[in-house]
Amino acid sequence: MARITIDRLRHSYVSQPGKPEDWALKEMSLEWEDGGAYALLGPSGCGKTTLLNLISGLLRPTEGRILFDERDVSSVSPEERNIAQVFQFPVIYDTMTVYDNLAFPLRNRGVAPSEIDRRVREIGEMLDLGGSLTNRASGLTADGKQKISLGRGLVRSDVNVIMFDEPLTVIDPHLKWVLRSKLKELHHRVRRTMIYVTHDQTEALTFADKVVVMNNGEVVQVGTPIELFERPAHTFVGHFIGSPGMNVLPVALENGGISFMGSRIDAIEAARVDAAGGGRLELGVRPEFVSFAGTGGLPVEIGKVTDAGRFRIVEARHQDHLIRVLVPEGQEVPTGSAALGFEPTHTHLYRDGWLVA
Ligand SMILES: Nc1ncnc2c1ncn2[C@@H]1O[C@H](COP(=O)(O)OP(=O)(O)OP(=O)(O)O)[C@@H](O)[C@H]1O
Repeated sequence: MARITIDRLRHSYVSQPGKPEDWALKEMSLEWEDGGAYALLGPSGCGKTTLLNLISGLLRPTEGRILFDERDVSSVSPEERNIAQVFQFPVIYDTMTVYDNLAFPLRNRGVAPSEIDRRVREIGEMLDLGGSLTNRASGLTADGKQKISLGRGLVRSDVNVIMFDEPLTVIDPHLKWVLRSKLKELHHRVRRTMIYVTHDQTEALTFADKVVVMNNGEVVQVGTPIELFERPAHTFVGHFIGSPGMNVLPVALENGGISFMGSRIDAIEAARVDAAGGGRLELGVRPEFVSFAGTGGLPVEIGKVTDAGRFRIVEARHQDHLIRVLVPEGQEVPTGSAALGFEPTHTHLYRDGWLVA
């Protein structure tokens, strides 16, 4: 296993990149600790596969370096990097038994048969495949096959990192959560460095201790699931993570305070804002931290109310702006006119999309 360092990495598919949009991957530096569980999360086209291919060696970076521990592997072949990859579609040998599929990478490397047997049985048990080791792999369901793909990475002791590229895409929805929890449990048991690539926030947040959120070829935040929820470093993270996402409202510095469409917002101290800083100012507050207030709150008109099980999502409008409020079960939802309050510790200010510290 290895610590992975991404050092001022940039990548372009254009031969002579000039404009910012020529870069599929904008400059980034990251440090992935040995044995950590990471997710790479972002919408389609944000550069996840490009970064994965740079780490696995299928692509050579235009600029910057990738290090496994102290070794610069930027120009090293994929085989030499010792990476196990689990793709969207399981890669297995249908005609072989489950046992032989798991043993294959070890036989290839000339490992002693007794050691192969020990490793295959151990991994088979971990993946709940112990009872089907002698069965043909072709008879397994998609999730069983995907477990073999994963098992083939886990049996090897020389693997630097296991990378998952949208591994649950072909898994039945009702089995997804089973495999998702299994992956998390496996990471706890084996403590290998794992990188999980997905556009699905639930998958990323359940699997990873730390999530790298990407947008437009750029890393917008690296944080624990709680950090991403409580302190989104960019309005994109606020929108993309959470269901529903963070409310983002245009605000201005007026008469020594923060105001939204002329209404003073006390949840943010104006003293935090550099008046000379310029740029577009926005307030971000998650629906979980908006509540109905008495007099003095932000006046709104209550619109649609959606029942979402343990809470309701209330759509409130102030002038043309929609503000979502999450109301826990059992709590009353007003009708008609109401007033909203924002919880100060969870109300953030953004300048040109980025959190003002
Ligand atoms: N081989 C290529 N040649 C030229 N441009 C590419 C190539 N591969 C990717 N790109 C571009 O690089 C950008 C990042 O794409 P990438 O596939 O890395 O994103 P992604 O987040 O993995 O998206 P998806 O989830 O859809 O695969 C996109 O604008 C894409 O069009």
